[in-house]
Order: sequence, then structure tokens, then C-alpha cells
Amino acid sequence: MTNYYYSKNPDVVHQESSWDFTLLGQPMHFVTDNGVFSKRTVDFGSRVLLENLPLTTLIDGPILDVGCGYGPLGLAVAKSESQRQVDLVDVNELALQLAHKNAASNQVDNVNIWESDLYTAVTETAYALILSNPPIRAGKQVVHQILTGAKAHLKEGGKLVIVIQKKQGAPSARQKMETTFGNCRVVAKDKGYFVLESTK
Ligand SMILES: C[S@@+](CC[C@H](N)C(=O)[O-])C[C@H]1O[C@@H](n2cnc3c(N)ncnc32)[C@H](O)[C@@H]1O
Repeated sequence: MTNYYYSKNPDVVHQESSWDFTLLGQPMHFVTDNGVFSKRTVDFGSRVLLENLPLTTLIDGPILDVGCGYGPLGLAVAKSESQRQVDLVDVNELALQLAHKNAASNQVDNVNIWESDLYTAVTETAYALILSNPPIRAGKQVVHQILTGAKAHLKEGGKLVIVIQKKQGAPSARQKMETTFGNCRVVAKDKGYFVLESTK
């Protein structure tokens, strides 16, 4: 077993901590632990992604957060879009347990949270939005599979929106999204983080 945040079962000494953070204008409370990504605060890239999601112009349909971690992205979106179904998947079981706890403590009940390696356990093919702060440390191949795999799970007009640092592969991610969808827009750039959006 490894203790990398992207493994199925991180071998860690547990040390839960909890803290508050405002996302999409909503005060939220999170429990995190050793062995999950960005356990001390909401990752800067995740904040930039949330601030640049096309929520006001989004077509009807459910939303998917791929690589949800302890849940900051999917849960913040679900709280804000309370009439939509929001699905959260990750490969890390500890992260999924925390995401369940965080859904309950933030009174978010329009979510489904389950284990999936990439899209292998995702059957929905009509998402309006797929979002991800992808797992750079899992390797470029995994990141690119998140990008290319999204297309089959989006409805026409649906969007894939990701955040990625320039130095961690934004240019090649942009190219991959461009070739997969025939379009890719840089929605925001902030301190080296790029928010990239493709429309099916
Ligand atoms: C950069 S973290 C983002 C976590 C969370 N969304 C956030 O904003 O804090 C990427 C996440 O992808 C997950 N991940 C890694 N490989 C994966 C895979 N093959 N399928 C699904 N999720 C994966 C990791 O466990 C990790 O939680």
C-alpha cells in the first residue's frame, strides 16, 4: 500500500481535523484527514475552478465531480444548485468516507457519492457539467483519460471544466481537450492556474 492521496486505500495514521471555509458564497464545514489531497484548506486551484464554473448558463442535467477528494467542489456546487443531482466519484476510499461525512454535516442531500476509477463505475451519459481538479500525481495518462472519457458522459451542449497549473501540464491538457471536443476555451488564468472549458 502507498500513502499517496490518489491510492485506493491510503495507509495513513488517521488525524482528522475540521475547519470552515466559504465556497460559492456559502459557509461550509469540512472534515479532512491524512491521506487526502489538500487536507488543511481548500486547494487554491479548486477555489479558482469554483469561481469560474458556468453555473448561471448551464443547460439542464446532473453534474459530475471526478476525483472529488473530501468533496469541496461537488458539495459546494450541490449546495448552490440544490435542484440538481450532483455525483461525486473518487478512487480513494478514505476521501469518499470524508465526502459522505461532509455532505451530511453541510446538509447537502442532492448528491450521490461512490467509488469509481475514472469513469468505470459511472453509467450516466447525460451530464450537463463534468468538473475536475485532476490528480496530477497519478500521472499524465490518468489526467488525459479524465479529459477524453468525459465526452461519452456529457449530453450535447454539456461542458467539461477543469483546473490545472501551467507547469503541471495545462498546455497538453488544453491540446487534448481541443482534439477531443473540437474546442477548448481558457476561462481564467490565476497565479499559473488555468481553468479550461470544452463544450460537447
Ligand atoms: C487534485 S485532487 C482533487 C480533490 C478534490 N476535488 C479537491 O478539490 O480538493 C484529485 C483527486 O483525484 C483522485 N483520483 C486519483 N486517481 C483517480 C482515478 N483513477 N479515478 C478517480 N479519482 C482519482 C484522488 O484520489 C484525488 O482525490
